[in-house]
Amino acid sequence: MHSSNDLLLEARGIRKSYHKDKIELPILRGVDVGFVAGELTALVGRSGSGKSTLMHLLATLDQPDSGEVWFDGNRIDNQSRAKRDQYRNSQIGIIFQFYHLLPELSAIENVLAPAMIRRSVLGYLRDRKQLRLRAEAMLDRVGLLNRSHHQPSEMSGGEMQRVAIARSLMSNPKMLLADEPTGNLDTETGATILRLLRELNQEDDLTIVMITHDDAIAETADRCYRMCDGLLESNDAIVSNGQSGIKQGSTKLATAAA
Ligand SMILES: Nc1ncnc2c1ncn2[C@@H]1O[C@H](COP(=O)(O)OP(=O)(O)OP(=O)(O)O)[C@@H](O)[C@H]1O
Repeated sequence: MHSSNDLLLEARGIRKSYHKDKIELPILRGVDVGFVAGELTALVGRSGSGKSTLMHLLATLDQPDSGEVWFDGNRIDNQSRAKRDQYRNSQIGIIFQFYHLLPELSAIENVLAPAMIRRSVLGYLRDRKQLRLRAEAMLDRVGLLNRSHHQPSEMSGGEMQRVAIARSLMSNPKMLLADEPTGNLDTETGATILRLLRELNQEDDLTIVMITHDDAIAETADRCYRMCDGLLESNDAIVSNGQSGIKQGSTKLATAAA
């Protein structure tokens, strides 16, 4: 069990600008946010407001201009590249709107690919039986074991997203970062993916942060943050699986530090 103060991932005072033609474009202007272990949190905000930028920083795919990222009690943004890679490869799973599957590989090969890349050839050969069993188990977890040998072109969008989810689970991560996981799917298929994410959250104790454009989806989250003008506002009215009202014991985690 987790308490509401049990933050698995935290961003403190995050600032990030992009530069174009010597002009500075401030995107994140001092974001403070904490993600509670065991919760499914939605991140909403208009297009271009910086949601993906924040997620990239949380995943250490990019570095903030200033501010800190903490995971499970350790500061991670200032670690060496190797340490950040290790964090990304072992503690978190990432899924994207457009799945990012390799088109020439089958479902099971896609699930295995990151584990193969991370190992030396010898290491892969040594572990391959175990890895394959794990990949099969993950495909089974998302209900797609019978599609193991299908290529992405032979699968629907929802099936491709499930393969991407299976791939993200390979390293047994504590947390899943999902950037518009239903953004490319029809409502019904999107609902199936959401149910799967909720199942992983509740049954496998996976903490989830999910970017979405869809307020109806955000309302199903335990907690919702809205990105606005480079800052994050918490919306404590949208909590607890769509039941409106202030969640018992919830703390306002996002502060707007300009
Ligand atoms: N590499 C880059 N160089 C310059 N500007 C960038 C770069 N990446 C993103 N931006 C700009 O930063 C802003 C925030 O982008 P970001 O993708 O984080 O927004 P978002 O809220 O996720 O949008 P969407 O909901 O449309 O995906 C946008 O205005 C975008 O054009």
